Amino acid sequence: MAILVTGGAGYIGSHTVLYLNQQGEEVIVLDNLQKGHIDAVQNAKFYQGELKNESLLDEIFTSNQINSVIHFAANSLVGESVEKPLEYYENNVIGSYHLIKKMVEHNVKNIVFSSTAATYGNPVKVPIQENDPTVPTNPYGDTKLAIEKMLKWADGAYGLKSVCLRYFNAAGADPEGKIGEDHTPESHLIPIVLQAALGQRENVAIFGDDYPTEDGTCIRDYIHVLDLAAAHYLALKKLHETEESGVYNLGNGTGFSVKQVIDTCRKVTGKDIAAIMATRRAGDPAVLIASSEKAQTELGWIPKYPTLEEIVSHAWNWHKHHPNGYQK
Ligand SMILES: NC(=O)c1ccc[n+]([C@@H]2O[C@H](COP(=O)([O-])OP(=O)(O)OC[C@H]3O[C@@H](n4cnc5c(N)ncnc54)[C@H](O)[C@@H]3O)[C@@H](O)[C@H]2O)c1
Ligand SMILES: O=c1ccn([C@@H]2O[C@H](COP(=O)(O)OP(=O)(O)O[C@H]3O[C@H](CO)[C@H](O)[C@H](O)[C@H]3O)[C@@H](O)[C@H]2O)c(=O)[nH]1
Repeated sequence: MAILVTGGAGYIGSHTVLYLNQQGEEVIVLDNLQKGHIDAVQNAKFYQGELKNESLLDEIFTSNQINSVIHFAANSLVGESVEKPLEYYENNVIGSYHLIKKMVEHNVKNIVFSSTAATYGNPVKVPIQENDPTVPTNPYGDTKLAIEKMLKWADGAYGLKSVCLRYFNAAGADPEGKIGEDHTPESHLIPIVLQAALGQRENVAIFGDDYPTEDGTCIRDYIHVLDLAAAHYLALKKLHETEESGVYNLGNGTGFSVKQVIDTCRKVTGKDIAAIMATRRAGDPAVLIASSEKAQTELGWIPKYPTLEEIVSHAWNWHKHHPNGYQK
């Protein structure tokens, strides 16, 4: 039996495909390559296409023996979603609707879904627990919450079992350096800081130093991309064993401010990275830190690369050797 990975040519998706290969799983990827890279897809049957292409989904589900789906394909930038909310509802919510509809029709009963810390909005407390209020402060988080709800009701009505994984900030790269992060344009903090270390940018702009945090900059919980990949595999196992749906946070439980991240990058790279102050970015909550106790207890998930130094070192290894990402 095979696993369908949507968005498998993207950053987290491609690392998960690599991890699934290492576990001996057969993998099929669907990606429209709007953001993904074909060279990031290791050892999987590849379909280039859209989530909303129902006839393509029919072909994928009929010509392969798929018993589970891991669903990464989405638009996922907080700032962009504030500017282009309708694109986010169309690609994320409507795209997922078509996928879920076709899973139900083809009797595929298990899905692991990429949700996000952005579903919580400004947390009422940290570390955040799964049953804390979900009040997104941006359209991106709202689309992910809508998909979680669609999955919940699909379980009740059609017996479609889901695990929604609310990741905090994905970072790092394959420790062996085969694949890594390449978003164009790049908007994520760690790759931007490393591009500055490589001299590809003059400096890093810090988006706001007037947040209610110790140094005034936003605090995030950075989690290694391969630890996320491992959690997807554990989530699938749990679905097969228990046939119970669930929602889990995935983070390390430690927060780092933007300034602390830049300092760690300076230490790891040995480069003098210039930083300038800029205004706040719309939609950014001040602090996001996960409690991943539930994932640890119920999925048996233990992050293998929990320190920010390791995460940045693996990312730096990738960026140093692939300064232009997947571009030849
Ligand atoms: N990067 C993070 O820190 C983070 C944190 C929390 C949640 N997430 C979620 O994880 C998932 C993966 O994130 P990522 O950083 O790897 O993003 P990414 O952009 O690198 O990967 C998404 C992939 O999906 C593909 N895609 C998008 N829309 C599609 C569609 N309609 N049909 C087919 N393919 C489509 C893109 O081409 C891309 O390859 C997303 O759902 C995102 O919301 C990411
Ligand atoms: O050039 C930059 C880029 C980012 N930041 C700041 O660095 C922090 C991290 O920003 P990222 O863009 O790296 O990540 P986000 O926290 O915005 O979002 C990420 O994590 C979220 C969950 O926490 C989402 O799921 C989303 O998909 C994913 O991109 C934020 O405070 C942001 O304002 C800067 O100061 N300068």
